[in-house]
Amino acid sequence: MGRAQAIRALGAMSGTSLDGVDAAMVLTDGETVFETGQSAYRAYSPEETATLRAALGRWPGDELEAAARVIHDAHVDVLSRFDDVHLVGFHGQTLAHEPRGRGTHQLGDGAALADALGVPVVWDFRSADVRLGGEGAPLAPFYHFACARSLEAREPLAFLNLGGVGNLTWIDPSKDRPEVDSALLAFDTGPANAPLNDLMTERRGIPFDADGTLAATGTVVDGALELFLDEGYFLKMPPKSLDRDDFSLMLDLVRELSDADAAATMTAMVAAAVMRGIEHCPVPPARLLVTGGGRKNPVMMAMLAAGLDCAVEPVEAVGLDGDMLEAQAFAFLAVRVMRGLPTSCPGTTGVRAAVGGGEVSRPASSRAVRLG
Ligand SMILES: Nc1ncnc2c1ncn2[C@@H]1O[C@H](COP(=O)(O)OP(=O)(O)OP(=O)(O)O)[C@@H](O)[C@H]1O
Ligand SMILES: CC(=O)N[C@H]1[C@@H]2OC[C@@H](O2)[C@@H](O)[C@@H]1O[C@H](C)C(=O)O
Repeated sequence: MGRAQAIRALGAMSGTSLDGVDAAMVLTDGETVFETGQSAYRAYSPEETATLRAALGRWPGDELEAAARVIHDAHVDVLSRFDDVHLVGFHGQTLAHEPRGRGTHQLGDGAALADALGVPVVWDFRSADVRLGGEGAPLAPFYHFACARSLEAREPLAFLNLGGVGNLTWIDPSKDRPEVDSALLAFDTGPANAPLNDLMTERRGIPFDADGTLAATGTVVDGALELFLDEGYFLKMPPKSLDRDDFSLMLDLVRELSDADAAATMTAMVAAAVMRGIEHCPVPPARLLVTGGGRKNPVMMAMLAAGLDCAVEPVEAVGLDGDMLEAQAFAFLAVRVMRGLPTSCPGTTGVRAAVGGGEVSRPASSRAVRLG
């Protein structure tokens, strides 16, 4: 394949922070990223966020219509702003993620979205991986691999996404395909912004600690940090993944602290979880490229830089867009699904063998044409 066969794919991600939908165009054949294009963000209103929050963990359940409507309408709203789209990659909203329990569920109906947009939609990216024994997450690593290749990186490097949850992808860029043995190691590092946001909402009535302003005035309480790091999750060998609220313990550990000390200590917990994660890498990465909202938190970034031996930089340092990388990833993965290429492998999710996850829904109009 090559640029001549490339597809204009549009990816959409509604992340664990429940703040809105990111959407971004990628021109790709599913192996090489030829171009990234237009992007857009559609924030959820406070009422919409509340509706989604109320649905978290409620799957399987029969009271999800209101949340499903929020997901559908917000996606139609933002995705219909784009022209000349060949394919959509639709992640949906994770409501529950228990790969060894009730499974993983992303709210959203790709078939209804395909009908509304008149474009084929790839969706339900995680279930096939879980069915084959994988974690079903993280899935951005194959896109991170393509980005590392296009950067012509020579030494192993890592991408870190600091969203609601943190996830890390270690890459050996000398390998020519992501699914070959030891090209990738990926896993969720631990909680990231989600519990910190919950603290800010609970204590201050604001959605997040903008620029780490509150954390910067507090002191890290070592005892709480040590108790956090005693969690078995950090010793567990990757691949491994988390649900948004798997670390409710974090808030309990700072319950007695002042607002500023609690924010500082939770920010340190996020950074320390990443440091523990990096110890699992086959060799230390030469650089850590940070994506997601946490890269805009200077206190979090400084704590990471102080604790690691490698360069810690936002992905903008290499010309990537840290607000849109995940949306781009699902555009890229959609093209891989259409081409029958894998989207995860033992090194990224622990799945038994490389697997292509994703359901394809074509719009009713094209189904009718084909039937006729
Ligand atoms: N200027 C800033 N200062 C501090 N934190 C910030 C800033 N901007 C964004 N954030 C944090 O980043 C979060 C959003 O991150 P992001 O959009 O990457 O999350 P997400 O995509 O929903 O999560 P996930 O990757 O887990 O699905 C915000 O909720 C906030 O906590
Ligand atoms: C189950 C689920 O939705 N997981 C998300 C979440 O948010 C960050 C982290 O936890 C990561 O595992 C994943 O998202 C990214 C986009 C991924 O799959 O790579």
